[in-house]
Amino acid sequence: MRFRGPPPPRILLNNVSCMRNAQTVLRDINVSVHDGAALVLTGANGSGKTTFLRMLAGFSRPSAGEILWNGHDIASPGVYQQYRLQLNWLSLKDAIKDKLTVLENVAWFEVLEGKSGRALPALELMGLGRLANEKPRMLSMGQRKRVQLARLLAIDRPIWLLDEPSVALDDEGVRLLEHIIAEHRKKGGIVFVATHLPIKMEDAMCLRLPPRFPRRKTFLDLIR
Ligand SMILES: Nc1ncnc2c1ncn2[C@@H]1O[C@H](COP(=O)(O)OP(=O)(O)OP(=O)(O)O)[C@@H](O)[C@H]1O
Repeated sequence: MRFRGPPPPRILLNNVSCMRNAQTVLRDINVSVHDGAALVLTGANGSGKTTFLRMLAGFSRPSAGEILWNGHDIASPGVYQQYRLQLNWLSLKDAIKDKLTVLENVAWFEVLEGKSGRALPALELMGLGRLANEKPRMLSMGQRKRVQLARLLAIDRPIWLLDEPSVALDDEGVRLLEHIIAEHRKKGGIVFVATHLPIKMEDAMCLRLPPRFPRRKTFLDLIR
């Protein structure tokens, strides 16, 4: 009689290191991520959080180790084509086009995905329904971030890579962010979040990246 073991992780980082500018930024990272899981990346400025997300997105290659998706190295050409269609990337650059309306700025991503009908409900959930037909110059910083979150919902891919998703959001915006992350995970979605600000996520794994250089005295130490 054969016993089934636990399912293999959806994403596995196996002794991964990453160099930037000829210097090692990330060293020997090992992480297993299953469906429905969340990994929160924290650490000082420059510790490598964005680098970690870029590597998961396939924009930077590990200098050592491997990143496996469903047991396959994401760097393999055939695998990467499929893997990248699983990813939804929210970065500090919002890629909002000034000439399009707020709604078109979400719907445009949806059309690229071959989907339709999700953009307006997503904007409404983010509290931007009444601004849907306005130009983005009408938007505040926090509202622009909400447009990015609406895109996550409209595109609806399983693996979310979120770089500082709560920056500029008010309290209600952060609660909405926490809500959509929780709902996404309930459906089996995976969430990676790089953040300096606390975001409530049940049973999230946390990886605190060490500072890259020995700490030097800063202006704050001098005035204390
Ligand atoms: N394009 C680049 N070329 C070379 N080195 C880079 C590049 N971008 C970032 N780095 C270096 O990689 C290191 C990690 O940067 P990264 O942006 O991943 O840090 P972070 O933890 O996201 O920082 P922050 O909290 O400030 O957003 C930094 O020391 C930075 O100088």
